[in-house]
Amino acid sequence: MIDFDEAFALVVRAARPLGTETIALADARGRLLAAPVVAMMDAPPADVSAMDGYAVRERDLKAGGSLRLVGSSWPGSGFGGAIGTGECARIFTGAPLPAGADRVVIQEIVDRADDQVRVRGPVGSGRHVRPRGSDFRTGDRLLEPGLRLDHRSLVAAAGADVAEVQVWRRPRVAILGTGDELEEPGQARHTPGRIPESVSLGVAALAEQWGAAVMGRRRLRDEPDAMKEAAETALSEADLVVMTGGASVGEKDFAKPVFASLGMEIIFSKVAIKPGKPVWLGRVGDRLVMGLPGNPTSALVTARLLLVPLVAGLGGREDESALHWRAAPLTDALPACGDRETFVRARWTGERVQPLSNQDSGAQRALAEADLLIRRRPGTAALVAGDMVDVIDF
Ligand SMILES: Nc1nc2c(c(=O)[nH]1)N[C@H]1C(S)=C(S)[C@@H](COP(=O)(O)OP(=O)(O)OC[C@H]3O[C@@H](n4cnc5c(N)ncnc54)[C@H](O)[C@@H]3O)O[C@H]1N2
Ligand code: MOO
Repeated sequence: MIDFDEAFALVVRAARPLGTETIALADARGRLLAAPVVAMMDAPPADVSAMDGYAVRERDLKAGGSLRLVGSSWPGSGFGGAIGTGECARIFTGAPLPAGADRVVIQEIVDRADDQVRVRGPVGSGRHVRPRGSDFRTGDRLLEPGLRLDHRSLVAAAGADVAEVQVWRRPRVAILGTGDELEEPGQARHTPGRIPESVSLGVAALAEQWGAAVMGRRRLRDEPDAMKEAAETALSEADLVVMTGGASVGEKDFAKPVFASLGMEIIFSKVAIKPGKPVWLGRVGDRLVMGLPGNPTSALVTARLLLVPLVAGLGGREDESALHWRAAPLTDALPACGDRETFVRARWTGERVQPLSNQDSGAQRALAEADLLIRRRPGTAALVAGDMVDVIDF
């Protein structure tokens, strides 16, 4: 049995990025940039007004008296002419500053009668002009590779007149949940001996959160022929197949034998961690297969620690981004750690990390509360309240 660090290293090695694709910016939310976004135009494209008012010449204001209105500048059309001595033009926010003008006076401090405009109050120091290229210039690198496109960066890219972006391909993930006892949530209570299939929903959500395109979740009976058929289909359509349950040594634990019959080469099988010891990883041709234990807490802990780095790496994310450990103080004591590296489910109180009382690997209710995992190295001594531990977001 290998330890956690070895398993993580094998995951990182297997997690080669799948490649890149060019997609429409409108479809790019949440995607990871593989190439920089470079501005295709200046913003703003000309000196423009930042306010609604009148475009004037600074010198004329100093001279005092009224100005003659000679035209209007609108966003999109502008004012074809130029402003001479003693003249001004109506202007609106975003409209190009007419030639000859060098500032804008806001309309609130102006009295106007027909074509005569008189500036009433003090104009202040602001020119109310956004110079051409003051936001960015053609050719500026606005977004760097590795950035995940969100509501803010999408505006920057669109504002740079960019229609398409080069992003990392999302790993396609198929999830197979095995077990004769499993039923679709909402159906289990109607049949004796059945329980809801809960794990695949969490695995799918976590994989999607880390950039996967989940191709589907399928529930399978513990029946090798049907499992083999489902495994073949999953391998044909997904980059990564995740199989939950049937990972252990029970007489109906068929997960590995089914993929072995399809030519799987095992990368690792069993890791000295608690919970989640039966987790495994294999390869069938250029496809990867990860087996997660069926116990719901074990499945989600192993998904967070080993599936997330795999999905992240296949999708072009940096190795370190998936497991970002940080130190936090404990609210309570913890016993000495046994010989398996242990990941204690815990919650953040706002100031400290509190281990949950239910550490059963079959727990589901406690998962809703466990927003952190505490990492305990094998053989480490008992801890008291206030001691620092390494934690990760769960
Ligand atoms: N003799 C041994 N028995 C077990 C060992 C062992 O080393 N020797 N390992 C234990 C550990 S650790 C774990 S974890 C479990 C994992 O076993 P499997 O991966 O084979 O999981 P199953 O037996 O299929 O299921 C375990 C448990 O979880 C429930 N389950 C399974 N899938 C789901 C699902 N998709 N949604 C909700 N619940 C699910 C299932 O009903 C079982 O109760 O094995 C130990 N045994
Ligand atoms: O390690 Mo198992 O994952 O105890 O439930």
